[in-house]
Amino acid sequence: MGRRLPSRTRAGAPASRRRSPTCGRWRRDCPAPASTRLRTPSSRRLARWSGPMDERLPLIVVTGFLGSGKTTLIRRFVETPEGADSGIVVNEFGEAGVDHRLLVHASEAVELIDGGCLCCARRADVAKALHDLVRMAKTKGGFSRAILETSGLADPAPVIATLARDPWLKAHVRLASVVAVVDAVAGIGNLERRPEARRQVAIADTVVLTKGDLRAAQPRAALEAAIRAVSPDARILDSQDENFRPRDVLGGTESFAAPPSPFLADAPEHEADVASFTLPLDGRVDWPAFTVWLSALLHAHGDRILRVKGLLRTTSSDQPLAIHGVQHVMHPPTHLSGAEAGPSFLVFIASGIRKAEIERSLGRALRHLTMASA
Ligand SMILES: Nc1nc2c(ncn2[C@@H]2O[C@H](COP(=O)(O)OP(=O)(O)OP(=O)(O)O)[C@@H](O)[C@H]2O)c(=O)[nH]1
Repeated sequence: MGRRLPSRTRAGAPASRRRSPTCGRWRRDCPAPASTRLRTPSSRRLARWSGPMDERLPLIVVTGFLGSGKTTLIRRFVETPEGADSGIVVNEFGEAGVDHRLLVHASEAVELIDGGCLCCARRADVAKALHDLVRMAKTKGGFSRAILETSGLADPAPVIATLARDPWLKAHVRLASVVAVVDAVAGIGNLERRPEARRQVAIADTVVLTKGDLRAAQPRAALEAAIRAVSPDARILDSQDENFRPRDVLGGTESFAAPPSPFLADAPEHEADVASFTLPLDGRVDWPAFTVWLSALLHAHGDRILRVKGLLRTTSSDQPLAIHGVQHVMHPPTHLSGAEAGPSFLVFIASGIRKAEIERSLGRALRHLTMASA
């Protein structure tokens, strides 16, 4: 005879009234399959009785609007011992990728798909990158999960559909979770104005709030109300909470079930005028003067500049800097090791503002900046 089940699972309450030990939600709402719900030795035996364990590679899709904090969240997870065994696929809308350079420190397997929108143009590339990761996971035995970071403008629904349509992937990859990252500063505006942002939240089973530490952050109640209007059932966690552990959302122990949302019925939409362009920069840039220019630019045109990022060699440091601007906010730069950086550039993702305008503004500013040779 097997051991008695622990008292929690023998309790008289109906199954739907018990909390899931996996995600803390009421069991009725827990999307995890039976095999992952009960994690005691005796329950594992029960899981074996009810069928074979699912040995497919768990896939966690991380979505969220431009600059919301997807890479930061993934990096925070893969830098922990429990997240180190993750393979990562990053898709960037911009012409030149930055995120993968920030992730290579933390994970040995990072694949970049750049220069396009994931849901429209690069689905075949995503499938191929996932094929590669599964093969790597099998041959090297290295990964416990795959994490796919979509571009900030992507609709994740077609990616999920791609998984379901590819028989090989279906046999080897299990969609564990779709995590939408929502920025506490720009999130409500994005949900109001950007159909992509609504669809990202609508399909997610988990929403992670970021940037609650910034002075310009919206109150949590207002953020939750905006999210609940799109996705009434999603689990909402705050990355700034003391108890927040990235493994609870990126660990891959759950099993995805699309939450009901009226917004999922819409066809994918894109603003026709969202464009990405790259400005290469020569030499070393006077850092204080550059920050004045970029802050002023974002202050004046943050509504139209959805995202700016790049790599800069500056007069202030031997280490190149990764630059991050999100709408009106210029975030502190991150230091990179010189080997990873390559030449300096800025990538803009903008709506209704042209490359020539930024180039002219930068050119005017650079005439007043101190440029030294590299
Ligand atoms: N203060 C603060 N900054 C954050 C937080 N999360 C992310 N950031 C900053 O926000 C900026 C953008 O973060 P990323 O992680 O690159 O955002 P992303 O969603 O990957 O960006 P894209 O891939 O371009 O869409 C970076 O400067 C981060 O350091 C947070 O919780 N608090």
